[in-house]
Amino acid sequence: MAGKRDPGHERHSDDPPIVVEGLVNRFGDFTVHDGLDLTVNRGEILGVVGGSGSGKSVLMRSIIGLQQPTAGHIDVLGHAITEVDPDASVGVRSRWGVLFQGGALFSTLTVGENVEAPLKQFYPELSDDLRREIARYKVLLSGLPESAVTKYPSELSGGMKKRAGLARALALDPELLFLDEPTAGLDPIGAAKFDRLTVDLRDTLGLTVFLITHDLDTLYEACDRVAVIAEKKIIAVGTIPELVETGHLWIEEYFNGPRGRAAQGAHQRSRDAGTSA
Ligand SMILES: Nc1ncnc2c1ncn2[C@@H]1O[C@H](COP(=O)(O)OP(=O)(O)OP(=O)(O)O)[C@@H](O)[C@H]1O
Repeated sequence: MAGKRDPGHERHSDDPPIVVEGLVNRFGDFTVHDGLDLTVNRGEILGVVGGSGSGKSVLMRSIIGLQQPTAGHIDVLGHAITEVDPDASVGVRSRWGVLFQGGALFSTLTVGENVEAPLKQFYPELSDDLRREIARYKVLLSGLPESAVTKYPSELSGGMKKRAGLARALALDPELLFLDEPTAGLDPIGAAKFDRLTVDLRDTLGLTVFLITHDLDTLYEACDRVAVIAEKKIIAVGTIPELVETGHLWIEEYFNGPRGRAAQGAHQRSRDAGTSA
């Protein structure tokens, strides 16, 4: 698609698509981040975990330019997000999609119209027919039935709302996908399906995924690496075995507590079933 695509758009560059350096976020005298560093590699699904209120969502909002940090540098797809002016950032903003907690769908629009909204904004030159067809394709890609296109958000289950939000996040063929607690509120089967969908979309569309979650199963099933926020910083980033090796108390309790062990056991069983099939 042409339109307002970022002229610097290069899908095959090996540069990390997200680099955060020395991030500081303060609200009054309350400090959320104090010198936070993070690099997200191209093509990976990076899980971001941390206790409630540790600053996961504020980090995501800073990266996508919704939160002006107190200090620090954030580079997304080669653009300095913290310095870019709103007009110049229009192009780079079309290169990521975001699924907010709860889906954040427009309640007065159908699912199809929700997906069409960013297309209208960034590609006003598209014909109505083509825009509708692209939206329909994204709805199907997100695992919803065709009939969902004309439904309103109030007519959808929680899991369907997440998928509709995902379809909207995919509307502009993004390179980066931000997911804020995508499996929260889903039943275990729905959550597992969503995890698989995330991996499939990454594999087929070549996405890089920044995924905030409290869901240990998601970390095991979908994430390549996990970044841990604590003490106002990223205290560790790596595969789950690498994190556990750090010996950090919070990480130890998180992954080796009863829920962590249950998730690890379930992951091992599904791997064993896969290799013996
Ligand atoms: N706009 C704001 N003004 C003041 N404080 C804020 C603002 N946004 C976030 N905070 C505070 O910053 C801290 C981090 O919030 P954030 O939403 O990033 O946490 P989180 O790690 O995503 O938590 P959870 O896992 O519960 O969703 C919280 O204490 C929150 O109250």
